[in-house]
Amino acid sequence: MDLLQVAHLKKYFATQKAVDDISFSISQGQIFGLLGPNGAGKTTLIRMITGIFYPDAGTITLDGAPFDPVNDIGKIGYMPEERGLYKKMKIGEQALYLAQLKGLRKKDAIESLKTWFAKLEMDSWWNKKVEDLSKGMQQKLQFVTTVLHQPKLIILDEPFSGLDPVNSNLIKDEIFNLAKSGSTIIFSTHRMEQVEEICDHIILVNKGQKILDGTVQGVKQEFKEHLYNITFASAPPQTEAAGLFDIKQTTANGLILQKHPEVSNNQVLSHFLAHGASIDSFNEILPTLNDIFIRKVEGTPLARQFQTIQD
Ligand SMILES: Nc1ncnc2c1ncn2[C@@H]1O[C@H](COP(=O)(O)OP(=O)(O)OP(=O)(O)O)[C@@H](O)[C@H]1O
Repeated sequence: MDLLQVAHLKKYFATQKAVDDISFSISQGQIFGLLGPNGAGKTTLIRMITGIFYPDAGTITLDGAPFDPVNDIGKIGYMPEERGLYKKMKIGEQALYLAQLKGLRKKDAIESLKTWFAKLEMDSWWNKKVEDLSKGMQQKLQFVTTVLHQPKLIILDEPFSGLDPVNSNLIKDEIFNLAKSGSTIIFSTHRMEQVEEICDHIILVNKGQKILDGTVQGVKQEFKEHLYNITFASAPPQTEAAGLFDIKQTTANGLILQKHPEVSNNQVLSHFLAHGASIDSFNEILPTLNDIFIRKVEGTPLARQFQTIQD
């Protein structure tokens, strides 16, 4: 079942088509990567999905009904990139206050906070002030206040920025747990290796338009270049490619080759075996999401230029 459907969403500012007819859907329990270069339109899209901006056109369907920015607030947890905590307020009080704003009763909020504080090793923080916390510690607190009310849709903008590897793993595990227990997660970041690790499905947005949509594996398959790494027990055999592949690189104990698309793996392996080679390994080299991102966005100016909008 789709938890969120976005159809033909548009948001135009005076000089910018920030979001220009974007559609996508996200199934319940999915971890969904919203990717794009600076100025692509990601924040504007998120602001419409969270009810901060009204769309100029298009529809948003949340949990099977038209999105209602006022009454659906409890269904969404949003951790924006610019964090918004009150510096002078005590951490426990602040978390409690934010939880109650999202509709939790005080008793339930305290119980849930205690569980989360224990899970993320924050037990001793309750009476400290936000200003006493490091950037990474504030990040953890913000994460807890985002997910505390068990929202159906959790939107995380760069959730790992400022976190050390141990704390990143802690939060990553919790993201997986939340998805496993049925929450749907939108994850926005510029860090492609995290997307490969975490997301099931991605879209890539550029200049307000969606330019890629698919599963991480599907997208990698779509952009594959039929490159393979083959290694041998001894030096690579001196053999011609015989119209089966091109040799792209010779490595210490093998070759990187580009197979002609119609040629099967068996044909390549048989070719080497016929030349007396002893094969150690044969692996396809798929492009990284980083390569794909750069390939799709390359050629567009680094900074989005301002437009004159007629319609
Ligand atoms: N309130 C606004 N008024 C006018 N233009 C805006 C406003 N908000 C965003 N824009 C423009 O809309 C475009 C998309 O901006 P947006 O913040 O959505 O991008 P982004 O993908 O989130 O970028 P980043 O990765 O840098 O955060 C930009 O060209 C920006 O100048």
